[in-house]
Amino acid sequence: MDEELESVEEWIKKLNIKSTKDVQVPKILFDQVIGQDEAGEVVKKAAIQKRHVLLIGEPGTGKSMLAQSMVDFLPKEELEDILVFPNPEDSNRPKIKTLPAGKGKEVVRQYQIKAEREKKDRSRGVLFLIFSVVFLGLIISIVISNWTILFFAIIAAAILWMALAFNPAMRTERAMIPKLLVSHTPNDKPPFVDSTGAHSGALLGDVRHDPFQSGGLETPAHERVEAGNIHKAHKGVLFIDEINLLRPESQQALLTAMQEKKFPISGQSERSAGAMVQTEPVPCDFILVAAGNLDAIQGMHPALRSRIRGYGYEVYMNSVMDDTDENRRKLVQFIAQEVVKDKKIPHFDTGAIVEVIKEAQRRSGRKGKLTLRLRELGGLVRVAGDIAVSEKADIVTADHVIRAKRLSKPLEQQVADKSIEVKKQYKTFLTEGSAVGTVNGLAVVGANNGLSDFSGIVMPIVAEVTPAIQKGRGEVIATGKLGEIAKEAVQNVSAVFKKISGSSKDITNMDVHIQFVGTYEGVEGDSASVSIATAVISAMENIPVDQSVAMTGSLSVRGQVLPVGGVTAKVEAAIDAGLKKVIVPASNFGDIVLDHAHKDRIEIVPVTTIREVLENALVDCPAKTELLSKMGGPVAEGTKAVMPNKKARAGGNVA
Ligand SMILES: Nc1ncnc2c1ncn2[C@@H]1O[C@H](COP(=O)(O)OP(=O)(O)OP(=O)(O)O)[C@@H](O)[C@H]1O
Repeated sequence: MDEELESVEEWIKKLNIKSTKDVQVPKILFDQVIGQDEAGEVVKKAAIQKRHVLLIGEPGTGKSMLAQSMVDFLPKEELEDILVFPNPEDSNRPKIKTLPAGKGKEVVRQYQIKAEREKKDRSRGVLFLIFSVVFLGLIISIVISNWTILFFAIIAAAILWMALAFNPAMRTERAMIPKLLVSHTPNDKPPFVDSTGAHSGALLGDVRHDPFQSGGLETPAHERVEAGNIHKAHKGVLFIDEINLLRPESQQALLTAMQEKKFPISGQSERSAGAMVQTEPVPCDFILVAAGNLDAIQGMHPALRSRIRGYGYEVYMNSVMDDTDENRRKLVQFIAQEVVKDKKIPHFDTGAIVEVIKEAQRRSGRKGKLTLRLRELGGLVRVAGDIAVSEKADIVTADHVIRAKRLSKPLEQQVADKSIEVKKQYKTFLTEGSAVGTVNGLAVVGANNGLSDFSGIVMPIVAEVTPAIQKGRGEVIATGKLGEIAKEAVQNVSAVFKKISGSSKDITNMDVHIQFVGTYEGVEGDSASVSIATAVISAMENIPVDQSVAMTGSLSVRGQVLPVGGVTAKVEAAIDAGLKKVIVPASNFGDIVLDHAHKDRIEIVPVTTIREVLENALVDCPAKTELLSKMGGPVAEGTKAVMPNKKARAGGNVA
């Protein structure tokens, strides 16, 4: 951490609070969104101007919160109820009517009252007719003294009753009642409809199947019409996360709906009786807020994207914010919000707040930053709260948060822990002694699964140099399911070891084999290039590598060590594996924020060149001295300048 940055423990004292109970939670959702000031401004503007928005960013950074908060800024327009009526001329083309909010229910009620009245009148008429037939039969029977007439009259009355009661023509009053598709009360806020993951029927509306279809038992077409989310969002906001997962036809239909501001409802399943029905166009004047991560743009229908670009805004969400007083205060507000929202967990005391802020520093993965992956941080808050509840504590303390961090390890970390146990048991990697061509590399898992708190893992890399199969055409062969970037990294690293060993060895007559041991998940990225170079140089020069050392770092073709991601997780993995020293790129040194369980347990060596890596990783011997002197004498000037003092090296950057 930067010297000028105050420790969180010192900082919290100035805040003058005892717990998150003393923190005011803003009433408006918009003010609860933390760290997304630019996105917030754009979204507000879009709401006022009724523009569509594309929110791109990492998961759990507040996209849906921002979309939801837009309804508070939408211009006060009359909300509308939408009704669907039967069409006497064409029963498969129901009619659509809009009415001011609240009026829809009234109209339906009026139709229902009318239908009930008509039904009563009809029942009375039928009863009168039946009674008359029976009465007439009785009179005639008495007059002619023949009771058979009465018997026939009763039978005739029964047939008449059945014919009238079940005659579809007599049930028309029910069939005339309109259906309320979308309803509001006059004081309702504009609607916010989350249509994430909805299939096309739920998004665009549908007409249900009718098993009877005819013969008097069928349900009238208009009664089977169901509003889609685009219609429910009329005069409000329609939010679709992971928009790229929506089928292209649905995206096309969505685009039409946005252009026309109305969209007819028809049966979505071709084989259903609902497919015969199509309503008149149904109003759907909504603001679309589409969201997703960067990949979402690729999966978006180009015309839909262009519509948003042309009639709206595109925003990239922040995934970290600066570690400043103001932003720390916002995080305290966030914890208070999460506690209030959860309703079951107690408030956090200042010690617990400190731990959460430190975790936000750690998860940012960068020096002087705080993470904005707040859904995941909220998860930590809830787990800590649950631990406190299970222990009947009336406040969450630092101890609860520390235990929650251990409990809420991501799956990837749990798998990594298990695999380290196995690797250690079978000695897939060593933690002491020395070995030629063998390096403890470090990698992260989980980064591709959208997790912010990557999990580290020790990734042993071994190298062997053999005479070339084709003389004069030595090859570099790397195995371990390498991704594209990892393959390129191997090529780039070749330049470094060719240069270092080239003058003493005829590299064209050697095949260099590089193996990533036990990497069944595959290797992505170039953060192993420093480890590859060390393993190969050790193998070429026959100089053993200290096995208590782990390393990570990307390497330029000129031998400079460049920064990598997930450095905290990697250092933690080295500590958990029982290693003594970890070599990291100097530019990443400030990013390392170790938690309580890892504090002061390893020597962290920041480096800027491959020469320094070798200096720290290779076992002292005459061959090493010769190699280093060949590489350019003492440590370079720039390196000395960034090397932190001994104390920092031993403890790492502990928050
Ligand atoms: N910027 C933020 N400010 C405050 N709370 C946040 C923020 N971002 C996320 N959260 C918390 O995380 C929860 C989920 O956030 P939200 O659904 O808005 O994320 P998202 O970006 O839409 O994620 P996804 O793309 O995965 O759906 C919120 O309910 C809130 O508790």
